[in-house]
Amino acid sequence: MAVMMGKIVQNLPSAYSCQQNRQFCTLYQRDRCVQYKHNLLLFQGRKLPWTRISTMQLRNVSNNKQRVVYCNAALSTTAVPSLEKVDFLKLQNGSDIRGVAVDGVAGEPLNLTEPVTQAIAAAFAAWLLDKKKADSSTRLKISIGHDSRISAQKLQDAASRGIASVGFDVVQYGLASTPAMFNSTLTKNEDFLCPVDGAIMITASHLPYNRNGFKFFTNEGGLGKPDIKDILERAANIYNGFTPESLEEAERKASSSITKVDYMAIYASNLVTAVRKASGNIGICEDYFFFLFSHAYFLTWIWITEKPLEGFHIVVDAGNGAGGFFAGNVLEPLGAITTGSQFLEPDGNKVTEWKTNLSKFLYLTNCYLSKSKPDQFSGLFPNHIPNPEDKAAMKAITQAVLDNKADLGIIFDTDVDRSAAVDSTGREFNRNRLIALMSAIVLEEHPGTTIVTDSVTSDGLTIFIEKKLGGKHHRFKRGYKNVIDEGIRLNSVGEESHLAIETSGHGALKENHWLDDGAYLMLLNKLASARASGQTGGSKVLTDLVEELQEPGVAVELRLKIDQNHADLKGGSFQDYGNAVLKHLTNKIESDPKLEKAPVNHEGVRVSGYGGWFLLRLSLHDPVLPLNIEAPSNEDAIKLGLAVVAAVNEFSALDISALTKFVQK
Ligand SMILES: O=P(O)(O)OC[C@H]1O[C@H](O)[C@H](O)[C@@H](O)[C@@H]1O
Repeated sequence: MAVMMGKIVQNLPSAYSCQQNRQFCTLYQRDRCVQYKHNLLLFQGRKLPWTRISTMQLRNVSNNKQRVVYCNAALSTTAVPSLEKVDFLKLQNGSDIRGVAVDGVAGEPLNLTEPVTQAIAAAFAAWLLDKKKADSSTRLKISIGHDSRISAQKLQDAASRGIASVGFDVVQYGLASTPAMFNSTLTKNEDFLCPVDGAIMITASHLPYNRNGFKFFTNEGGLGKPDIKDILERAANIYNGFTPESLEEAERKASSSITKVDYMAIYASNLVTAVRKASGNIGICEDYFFFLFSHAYFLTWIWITEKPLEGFHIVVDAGNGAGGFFAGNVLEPLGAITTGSQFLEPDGNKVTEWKTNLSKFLYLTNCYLSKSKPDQFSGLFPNHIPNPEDKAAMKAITQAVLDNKADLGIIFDTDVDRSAAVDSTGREFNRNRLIALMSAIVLEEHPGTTIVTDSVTSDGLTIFIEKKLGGKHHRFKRGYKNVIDEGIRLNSVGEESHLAIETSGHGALKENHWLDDGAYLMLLNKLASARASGQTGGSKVLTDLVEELQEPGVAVELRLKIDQNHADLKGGSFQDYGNAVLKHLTNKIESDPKLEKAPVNHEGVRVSGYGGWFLLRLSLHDPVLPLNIEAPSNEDAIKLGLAVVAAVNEFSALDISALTKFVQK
């Protein structure tokens, strides 16, 4: 496949510029590009003017080293290798599309090529046409953005050809965040060609550098699983109808259909406005009132609302993903100091070498002490995985907060739809603690509301939400889309829910259109409004909110793999096998007086006992049964683990080595 479809590029910068030259420089009409009419976010002190610089330029500024990567060469004008519908359906990953977009990793052949991408984007456009009940003479608009992955540019170009081939306009944003893409379907601003009818985010979140994928949005939110299946089926038909002529025609149409817009400028500026508003909470009439009666007060008020985070020191860790804008274009205009922020430069390259032997030594020592796998050797991002669930990532932002004596740290995943925070003492706000914090803030405003969470949340969280905060905890399934859809469903059947949030760091608020973007903005709002009401003490206002959350002594997640080729599956699917394991476990539990099955549970088997609990469930995507155990002590956790071992050890296709190791500790 690699030989047939790819070429080795020795120098990444030249590969990019070569692609850009071939496909765009001759095609773009400069006068079609919207200029930055509202350039409120200029160069911020020591920082690069993020909104005006491309991913590639930034990477070159930050790192001049040449790297060896394998790039998939375009096949725009030649016939494409035939693919079955099933090959397309394999690209579905829940409500996203994910695949391998960069060649060169053993055992991971390319399946997200440019022609495949072109077909998927064309299929999304056709799906949108049906959904909007428009006829093909209607010119709809689709925006495309991407994170920092090295395959982003070529996939953006291919997707643009696919959209243009259906007769739509394409609005390219370049480096962008997932929430911004959804937002572009809601923003009303003609100068920026908004709102668009649909949006595509090119991302594979925190997965290794060779992967990529797509998330799709309309003004109703992200597409669901059935829509993605429909799009992939359409894509298979479109792909198999490709001819050299149709590919050429798509390229020609793209030349007159693409406009480049700096949407991230308006998105960041909207975030700034939202925090200013939340901190002031005073309307126009009151402004006037204060002006009449106290000139000095009026000036003070303006100062507070323009820079509601003045004096706060907040460090951002973007993990070399797309979240670097947050420091210079959101926090700094709000008055925050962001020195010590790290990994803001978009860089989707894998680690090829350590900058110093000391950093290698420190990293390996840390992995050894925290018993975590040294991921940087498996081809991930240059500094740490951009993932708030990752131990090394959390360690990095914690260290940055402590080293800089900052008030708060915020860390994002690659496409900025997940986040976590760290307070000034180095205490992490992620997983259950992040949910507890958000719940406390939301319940202040909406007493009694239902908080929807994923299935792996702790018993302590339920007690906190229900007993301390007076809300209702609805523990649902894993998967951000499941959680958000459940929040929407509850409201539709008359149960008020204002927050849907996952331990992974995805969080959405009802008042923010259930946009998967709520979490970190709420933290800023809280800090800003505390400051406006005269409270001091940095992030203590946040820490105090979760003081009464009970936390387990031990919390582990073990992922038990199902060998799909094992004879014990008897030709069946891994899902059937996994369900058989869960059924057997249920039966075993029922006969154990020390264990009690959760009376209400929406996913897998959740069991209480020995002062703690465990949950065994099927992964949303992988042939894996993730097992979460939480208990007051290691001894109790081992007892829970042993109960699982006793029930599952006769399933020979299930790899329980991680669990046996855990119970032998
Ligand atoms: O079921 P798992 O394998 O643990 O994966 C579950 C996770 O999958 C993806 O990463 C989704 O974006 C998350 O929302 C979800 O929680």
